[in-house]
Amino acid sequence: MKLLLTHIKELLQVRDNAPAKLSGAEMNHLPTLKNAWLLVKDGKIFDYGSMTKMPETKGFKTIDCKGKIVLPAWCDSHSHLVYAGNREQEFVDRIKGLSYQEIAEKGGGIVNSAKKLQQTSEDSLYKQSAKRLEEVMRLGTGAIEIKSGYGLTTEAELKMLHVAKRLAEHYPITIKTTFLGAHAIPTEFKNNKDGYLDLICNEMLPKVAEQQLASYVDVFCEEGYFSVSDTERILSEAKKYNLIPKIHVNQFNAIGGVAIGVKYKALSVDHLEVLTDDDIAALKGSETMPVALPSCSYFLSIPYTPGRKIIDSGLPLALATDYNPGSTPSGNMNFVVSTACIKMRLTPEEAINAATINGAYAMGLSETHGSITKGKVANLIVTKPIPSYGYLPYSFGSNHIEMVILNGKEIKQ
Ligand SMILES: N=CN[C@@H](CCC(=O)O)C(=O)O
Ligand SMILES: [Zn+2]
Repeated sequence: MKLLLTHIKELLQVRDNAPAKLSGAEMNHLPTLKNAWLLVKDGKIFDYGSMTKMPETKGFKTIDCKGKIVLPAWCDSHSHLVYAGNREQEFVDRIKGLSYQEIAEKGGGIVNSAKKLQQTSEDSLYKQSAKRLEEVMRLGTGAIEIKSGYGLTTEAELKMLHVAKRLAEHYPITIKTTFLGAHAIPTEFKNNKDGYLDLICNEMLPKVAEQQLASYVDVFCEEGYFSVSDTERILSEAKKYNLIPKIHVNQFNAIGGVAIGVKYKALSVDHLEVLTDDDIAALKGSETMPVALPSCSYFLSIPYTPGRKIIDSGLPLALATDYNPGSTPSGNMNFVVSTACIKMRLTPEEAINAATINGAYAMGLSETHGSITKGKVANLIVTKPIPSYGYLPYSFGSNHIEMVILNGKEIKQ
């Protein structure tokens, strides 16, 4: 399909030579082109320019974008979109006063989702997950990372990753997969955490690698889950299989996981709701992307990642959803961008950069996603007529998307 988008009120994130990531003050700059056109060919961004100099085109379907803004589709670098059932009951328990940790101690939480997923067939898991994937595509997400971690047995972890792979084959959205066997200690290993670590290292990791089911490895490095030394053991074992770390750290406690992530050259360290000056120092000069998940803070009523402080320290920042049944039952990147502005004091420019270019970086997709650059994948959001791009985060909770184009194909709204 060949497309010509004309009369675009403002084309956002236009970069002839896109950087891999943006840090510190660079994040406040969002290059745009007003009154623009954009050509899409063979699923890629072919060319773009100002309406004052329109190219001669034949055989392109024209889409009039008068009054509308066009931007690269969102890059959601942290999700647990493949899961079974839901955890509505725990939601009510939290409303009644129990904390996320208290629910987990009662046998709820991640192990509860794992129990459900183990009893769910691969086909049913696929159908449940496909429904969520279709929804996030309609909401403008063009690339997404999906983790395992609700299986907690070799069979169920592989089942999750197979489902993610099937989704990747079937849908035009780009999907990157992460092995998160170390998400929680399964009930059977309650008093034998080392036994579970042995299972991860000796059985799960080799199978995931052999079947090429993941690019990344993740660990929930947190009190009551996996310690810094557990994390180190898994990351060093995963390195043998070229699995790059993207880890859950500092959600509730700062226990030194950020420095370990940096030491093992993690592509990203995610959550960071509790962040110390030592953590910031560890990130400085590294290639590791800090990732904030504001919808999780919103849903659990926990602190927001100090995004303002991270950027003001000269570091980069990416934004992602954390879509999962326990802490963030939402995959809406538009809400994430709004919440980052409203609660973390990011400017609209910083939030859009964090959810596009920097999100792409946190999935190893800098070369192909995250900006309007010739040759990149044609993943685009076309808004309804709106006054300005700042209106997107400002007018939170409303859907301003008129059309989503992924791989050059229009996604049904
Ligand atoms: N914190 C660890 N993992 C998920 C939540 C898991 C769950 O509660 O099911 C997260 O990123 O928030
Ligand atoms: Zn997560």
